[in-house]
Amino acid sequence: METACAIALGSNLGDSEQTIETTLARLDQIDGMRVGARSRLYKTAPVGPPQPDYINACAIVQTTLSPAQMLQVLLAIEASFGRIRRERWGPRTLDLDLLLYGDRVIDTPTLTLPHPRMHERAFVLVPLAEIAPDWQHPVSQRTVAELLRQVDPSGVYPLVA
Ligand SMILES: Nc1ncnc2c1ncn2[C@@H]1O[C@H](COP(=O)(O)OP(=O)(O)OP(=O)(O)O)[C@@H](O)[C@H]1O
Ligand SMILES: Nc1nc2c(c(=O)[nH]1)N=C(CO)CN2
Repeated sequence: METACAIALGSNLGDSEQTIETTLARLDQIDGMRVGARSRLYKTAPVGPPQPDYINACAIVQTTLSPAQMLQVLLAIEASFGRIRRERWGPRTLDLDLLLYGDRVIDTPTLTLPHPRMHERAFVLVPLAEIAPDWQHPVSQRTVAELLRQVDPSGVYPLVA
């Protein structure tokens, strides 16, 4: 059985646009994963310590993998881009977050679903609302469009070609 997941992609080191495009192509090639709708790329002001602007995007992935398997795939792709974990919320070549997995609610030391900070992040909600405005957050019961109305979207701009 396939479940729809929402994934957030972010990068602010190296060729961020290329990194995100390559990541989406790679995700689509993984057995048990199929990339459906994807947002535009956004340029976003950094949240957290001073650092370069980010490129952010979101995608919907249909999957037969479990939530834990999905997370393993995302962490492996991050690692393949040479991400070195340093300071919290610091710059990175690639950050992949599993935002939503159907309507599953999970809280373990390694995986929390929905992603615990998605509802407060315009750099997640603006791209996600472009592709899944009606998806209901299974804890707050609010739709993505409703969550977006509660954050400040300034600093999040579509990248125009
Ligand atoms: N829904 C989730 N998606 C991705 N990682 C998660 C999730 N829930 C828990 N984690 C854990 O968080 C770790 C990733 O932390 P990371 O260093 O990427 O945090 P961060 O990107 O700096 O901050 P943030 O989590 O606020 O985006 C992973 O190793 C993973 O085990
Ligand atoms: N604009 C923006 N800021 C961030 C981002 C991100 O993806 N976009 N990711 C972070 C680490 O989770 C910290 N700050």
